[in-house]
Amino acid sequence: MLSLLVTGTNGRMGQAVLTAAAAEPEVKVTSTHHTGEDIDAAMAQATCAIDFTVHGFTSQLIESALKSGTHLVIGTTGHSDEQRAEIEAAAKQIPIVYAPNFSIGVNTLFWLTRKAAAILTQDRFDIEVVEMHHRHKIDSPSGTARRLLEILNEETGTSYQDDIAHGRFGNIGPRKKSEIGMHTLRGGDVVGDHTVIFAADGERIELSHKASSRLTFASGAVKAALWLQNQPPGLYDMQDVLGLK
Ligand SMILES: NC(=O)C1=CN([C@@H]2O[C@H](COP(=O)(O)OP(=O)(O)OC[C@H]3O[C@@H](n4cnc5c(N)ncnc54)[C@H](OP(=O)(O)O)[C@@H]3O)[C@@H](O)[C@H]2O)C=CC1
Ligand SMILES: O=C(O)C1=N[C@H](C(=O)O)C[C@H](O)C1
Repeated sequence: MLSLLVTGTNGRMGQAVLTAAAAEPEVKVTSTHHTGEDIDAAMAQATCAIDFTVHGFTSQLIESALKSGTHLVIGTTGHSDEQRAEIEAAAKQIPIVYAPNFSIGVNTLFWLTRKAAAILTQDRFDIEVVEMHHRHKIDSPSGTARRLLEILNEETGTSYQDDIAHGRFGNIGPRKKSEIGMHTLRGGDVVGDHTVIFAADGERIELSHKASSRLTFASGAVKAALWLQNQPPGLYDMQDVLGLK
């Protein structure tokens, strides 16, 4: 039986994780954590913590997990480079799954995007990424879109800092060949849509994923927590959990 700490249980994802954990006979939620509470006692009761909160809480989460050796599944997005480095450093001591998206569909989209980018080279195909989420989302681009861009950067030899065009406005001139466009839409109750567009003269390919339930992400996170039980310290993502690498 895996004992689980779930953080942010008043939130959209925290609620979904409680539902997903209740459906898994091998998992028991032994503690929860809410904004402003001390986390150490809750952490000490759990073999693994699942966190979908805010990026500003991640340092505290890690500090506490290192004290008790608790495994971490981090789904929170919007981290700075410094915060990402903290996660990487902690993974030298405890096993961590850190993933911007826990759905099987999106992780397949990651795989397909890499393959498509390798085939549809940037000298012929212009690449654009579009994401849409509900009106409450606080980070942009989404963690999933950022990962898609990183995959595209890796496959096309471009850089996240220098080659991503975040939206376009005004007399910007023609599109640069090395540019990858990133467009963020926000509105209503959209759970999470991501599309990668490869556009050439005379043809266009669009790879799209649309999530319609947060349980998709939550069930993936619980699966990741179970998978972590048998892993040594290290930094893993959902493609490791799903065997997609
Ligand atoms: N990786 C993935 O597959 C997915 C990732 N996400 C990410 O998960 C995160 C949460 O999304 P969502 O559930 O929609 O957000 P919500 O705003 O609905 O919930 C966030 C929760 O975080 C907790 N929280 C807020 N501030 C703090 C703080 N300072 N310290 C501790 N806890 C805090 C609160 O929980 P409480 O009220 O209980 O204190 C709050 O309810 C986002 O970063 C989002 O991008 C979302 C979906 C899928
Ligand atoms: O905030 C959300 O809701 C979501 N966030 C994740 C992200 O930033 O990629 C994943 C999902 O699309 C929903």
